[in-house]
Amino acid sequence: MKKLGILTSGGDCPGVNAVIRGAVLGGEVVHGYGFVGFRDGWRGVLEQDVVPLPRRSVRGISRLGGTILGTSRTNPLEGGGTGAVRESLRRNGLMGLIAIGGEGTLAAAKALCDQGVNVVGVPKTIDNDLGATDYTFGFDSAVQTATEAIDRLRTTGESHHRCMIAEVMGRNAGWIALHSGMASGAHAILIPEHPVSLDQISTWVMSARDRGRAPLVVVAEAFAPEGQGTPYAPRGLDTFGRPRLGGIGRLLEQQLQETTGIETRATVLGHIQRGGEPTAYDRVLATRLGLAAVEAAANGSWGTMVSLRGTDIVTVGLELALGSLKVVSEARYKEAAVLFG
Ligand SMILES: Nc1ncnc2c1ncn2[C@@H]1O[C@H](COP(=O)(O)OP(=O)(O)OP(=O)(O)O)[C@@H](O)[C@H]1O
Ligand SMILES: O=P(O)(O)OC[C@H]1O[C@](O)(CO)[C@@H](O)[C@@H]1O
Ligand SMILES: [Mg+2]
Repeated sequence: MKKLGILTSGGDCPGVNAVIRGAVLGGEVVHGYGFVGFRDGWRGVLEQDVVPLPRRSVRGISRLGGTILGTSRTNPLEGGGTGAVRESLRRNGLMGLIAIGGEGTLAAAKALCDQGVNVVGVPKTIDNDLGATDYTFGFDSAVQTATEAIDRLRTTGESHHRCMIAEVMGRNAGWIALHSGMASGAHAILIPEHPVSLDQISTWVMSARDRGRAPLVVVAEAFAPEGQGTPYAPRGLDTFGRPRLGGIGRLLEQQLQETTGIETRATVLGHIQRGGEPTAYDRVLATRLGLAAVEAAANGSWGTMVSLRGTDIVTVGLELALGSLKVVSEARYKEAAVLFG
């Protein structure tokens, strides 16, 4: 029986389990393939920490948050590198790997492919910032969670006549802020792609208050006010040397309260946006990506990634996904900005 390995790497996100189920069911039903899962991403591949993935093991998992396989940020090019990955595939009798991850995982997958290891990628991130795919699964779930939270901030804000600030995730892209802010009718949406001054934000807040509204501001974690340059990251670096974003909401809380005189409260939504059940949209998208990843493997299309183009699932070279971050365009920002203030 032909066999494939599956791993999930980098930060988790709602919908990962639906990809796993789609791949296992599609592989078995269409091709008669068997599957194994590697625990905790590339660590499981390097250390041959393997679990069998028969059809019964994926029963009912599409609605579950997180990943049943666990995840890590282990670099497969270190600690044994390509040789250890090859040996792991050989020992387990695998024709190749399906790697579910973000840009780091897919960069590692590309490097391995360049050295002759068979990998197909599935793009994953709540941030929706990967190139070569219209949407990533997990994004819709994160936006839904953020929107529900912001709706709640709005009712308490209105009762107390306060300005409420919701800080959302997204790394260097403003997608979650743009969509959750638009969905919840925010009076200002602040994203890293479009710096604005504190004066401008205060004007929007006061204009909303003057119309009798409780002002609502949605800010992306990497937003930096005009002229400030780098995002606010007072919590230092993560284990890979990247700034740990988060905290701009609280900074704006103080500043806006001072400039507008309106009592202001900030809430940082944090990892709540990444946890929990995927939305129906994400379950469908993730399942289709899982099915398509198996088809790519069956066709021998190694070194590719499955992606959403319009309403179709297509296969693109991994290098296309890694070229550049997909950020919010000026046109999308301007469209939303009509509603500010
Ligand atoms: N350019 C690269 N080349 C090879 N390996 C990489 C590269 N970038 C990251 N990696 C490895 O892949 C792992 C996963 O990357 P990362 O931590 O960025 O998660 P991700 O898959 O991008 O998901 P996310 O960033 O959305 O949480 C990293 O911990 C690192 O070991
Ligand atoms: O889980 P960690 O390592 O704190 O990472 C948080 C980051 O990961 C993401 O949730 C997904 O990339 C970002 O939105 C956020 O900046
Ligand atoms: Mg990453």
